Amino acid sequence: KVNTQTTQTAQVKCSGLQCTTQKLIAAVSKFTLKQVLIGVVVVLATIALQQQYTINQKKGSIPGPSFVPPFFGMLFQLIFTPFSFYEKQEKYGAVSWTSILNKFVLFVTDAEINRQVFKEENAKLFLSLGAKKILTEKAIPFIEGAAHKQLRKQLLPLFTIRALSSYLPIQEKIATEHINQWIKEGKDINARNVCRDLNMAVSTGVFVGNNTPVEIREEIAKNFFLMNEGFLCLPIDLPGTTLRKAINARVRLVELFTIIIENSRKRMSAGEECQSLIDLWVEHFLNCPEEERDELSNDTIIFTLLSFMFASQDALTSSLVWTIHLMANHPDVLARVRAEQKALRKTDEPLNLDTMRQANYTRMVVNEILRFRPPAVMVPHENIEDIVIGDNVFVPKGTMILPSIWSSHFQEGGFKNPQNFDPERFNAERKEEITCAKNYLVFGAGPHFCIGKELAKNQIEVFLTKLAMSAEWEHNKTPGGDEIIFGPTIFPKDGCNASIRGKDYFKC
Ligand code: HEM
Repeated sequence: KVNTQTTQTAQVKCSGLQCTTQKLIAAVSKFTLKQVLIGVVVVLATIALQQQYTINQKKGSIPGPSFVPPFFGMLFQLIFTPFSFYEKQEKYGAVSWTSILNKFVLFVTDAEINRQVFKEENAKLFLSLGAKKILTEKAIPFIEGAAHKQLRKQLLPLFTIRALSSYLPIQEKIATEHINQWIKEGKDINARNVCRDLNMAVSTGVFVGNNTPVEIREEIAKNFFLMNEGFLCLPIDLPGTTLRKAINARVRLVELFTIIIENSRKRMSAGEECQSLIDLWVEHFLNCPEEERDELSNDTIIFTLLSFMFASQDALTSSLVWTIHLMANHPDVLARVRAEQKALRKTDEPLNLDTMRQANYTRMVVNEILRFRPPAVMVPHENIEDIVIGDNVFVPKGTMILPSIWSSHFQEGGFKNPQNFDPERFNAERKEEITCAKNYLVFGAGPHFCIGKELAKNQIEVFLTKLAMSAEWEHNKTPGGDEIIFGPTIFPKDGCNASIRGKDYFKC
């Protein structure tokens, strides 16, 4: 009787979640531990069977693994042994299925079908849940349709020959300072660490200008790295979590960019010279006849800049690391880059787009680095409607599709001997950039095609040229260090350790 009274009092006092929890505890406490455990096993087994049933319905006749672990699916294989996961998946054919975190996933290896996915209107870029919370829906990868087209058009003046030429001195100056510093310190370098910092400094320099005080540029870098950590963490937004820290870092970046943009608006209105990508954008806006002018809000500039940083930082760092790695392991190729530079430039005069365009071999090497080690090996998409891809493969709405850039670059029947690092494939005779154009997917395809492609290639070329002509280096291999890992772009597992010394190759 007393027990009944207590329960009734508790029922009156508790409310909402608290009440439900109390009821649950009261209900469970009626059973023995053994009975509870059996209950849990039965519930989990039922969910697993239900998942298996749903997957069987969705996969139809699409080939794929004979067994996928319930709940997590192939998540751990994809994270910890990505390339063996890739190899297994490739063996199933052009389109195969798998499951990750109970999400039905299609893995596409065929270059043509990959292009089709990139171009498919009803398949949207699927970035991490954290990315959307951090960058917000105002970031360009999340914008679609007419608004997206309009924004892409607005961004074109930032990537013209004139614009790219104006970024070159910034790219060259900062890359040179960093390389000189590595040489001066005389210590072995970990390429992944030093290239990450070099690249951040170059990108910030290009976006906000060298005239922005160095402390502010360093604060941008610090907050960007905090923000970057949030992209791949658990999507839990609570005080102290990585995601919350990343969101706070974005808020700080918005404040910093607001000050820089206001400053740029004043300087450009006063007719001062452009010093950065922001200046160019503001100047173009001010020079546009009023009737053709799109609105240019601070928000548009800020969220585009955040997207640029997000899209470029890890990808470019990956390419610079592979530049150090591949050149150390292909001394014949590096020697030809040096010979070409010396023949073309005689002294270490500042680089310009004209001489860079004449440096055919150096550009071929850059293209081959990007083909052989594409930083983003796959770009996840999700279809918002039922679609059909490839040879009549039905893809139910809500499927995650993984177009594999890696597989397209190494596909049989595409590039010749794809497993060889061979810049000559892009020479005037072989022209694989034309004959195998459909396989070259490093910058994606379709409406979200990488807008920073030329800027990125210039950055890799400037880095390769400066490093090749001012230093020599050896790759200090470590056991297993060359294994490729996701981070989320690809890197050698040990980050590539190298011993570097200064050497002026213009004088050799
Ligand atoms: C080696 C360096 C880079 C690689 C490999 C790379 C690769 C890619 C890829 C694969 C995509 C998705 C394309 C698609 O869905 O079709 C993309 C999109 C994008 N990239 Fe890059 N990227 C690089 C550097 C840069 C740089 C330096 C910028 C700076 C401006 C940049 C800005 C963007 C933007 C803004 C998007 C999204 C475009 C949109 O949504 O319309 N990327 N990139």
